[in-house]
Amino acid sequence: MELIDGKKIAEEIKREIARKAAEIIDAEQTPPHLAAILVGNDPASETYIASKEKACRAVGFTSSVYRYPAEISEQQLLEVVDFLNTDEEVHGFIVQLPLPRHIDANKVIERINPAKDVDGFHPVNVGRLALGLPSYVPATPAGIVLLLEKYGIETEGKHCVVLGRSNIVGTPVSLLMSRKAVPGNCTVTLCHSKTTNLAEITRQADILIAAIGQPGFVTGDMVKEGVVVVDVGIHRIEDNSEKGYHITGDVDFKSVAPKSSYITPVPGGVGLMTIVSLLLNTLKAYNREIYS
Ligand SMILES: Nc1nc(=O)c2c([nH]1)NC[C@@H]1CN(c3ccc(C(=O)N[C@@H](CCC(=O)O)C(=O)O)cc3)C=[N+]21
Repeated sequence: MELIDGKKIAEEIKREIARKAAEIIDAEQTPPHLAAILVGNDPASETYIASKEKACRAVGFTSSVYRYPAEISEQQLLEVVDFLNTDEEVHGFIVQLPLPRHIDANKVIERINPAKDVDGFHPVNVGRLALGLPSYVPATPAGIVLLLEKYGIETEGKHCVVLGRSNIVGTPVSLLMSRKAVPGNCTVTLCHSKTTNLAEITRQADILIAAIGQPGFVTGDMVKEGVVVVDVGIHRIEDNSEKGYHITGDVDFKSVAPKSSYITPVPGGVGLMTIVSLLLNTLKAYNREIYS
């Protein structure tokens, strides 16, 4: 069993990004700027936003957070999006999810200029991804593929089983794993809450990507010997520690790790790559690589 070290890979890639940012600054150009819109004060969202800001600072990007109370109207939020769409200082931005229930997240996402949509959530970017055209790839799926690539994990002809069909992870990662590319060329099975005989399918997985949002859902009896396991789940479990909680994934690491050839830990796996992929997308936005 080999642990996939998301922290190490994330640090390596951040050093490369920092070199590129330094070149930009040396040439007396303004560095890439990533903005985030944060509505409400969900503690998990606060944590993610703080780590995005920290990552931007670490590589030499600038960043900003547009904070609004949970009571902001949909119309007001759409106007913030319009402002960032046209603000030339902002190269890319994200709207932190989830949004309060009175706001239609799809409507907000559709309002984002696809050229600044570094989350890759806009229908134009999703459609271009499905067609195999250049697009912003959502950060978590992009991070997963980067990890497989960096570890030289063979994917061609393999059976990749994806658990979860969300727009943010399950659906785009299944597109990436089936496309004609390296990593890619997998036979993909996309499973979800209505799938029958789930364990029968997961036991056929050469590569198992768990993004279902249930702590410890995947157990040792559900995987075959030698499986590559990617755990996308992040759950805060309350405990008696100093922090008051610990982080765990969708995979029961204790029973699954001994049967795996490779496995991503939580924390320290996919989550850190998510942030790095967002930085890479911001650099692409800065360089107008996708939309010129
Ligand atoms: N518009 C939008 N875009 C997102 O990309 C987005 C979002 N909304 N909403 C929430 C999810 C979640 N997300 C994570 C980012 C970093 C870690 C991360 O750094 N995790 C570390 C630390 C975990 C911790 O301490 O909480 C780890 O896994 O090792 C995790 C999860 C981005 N998301």
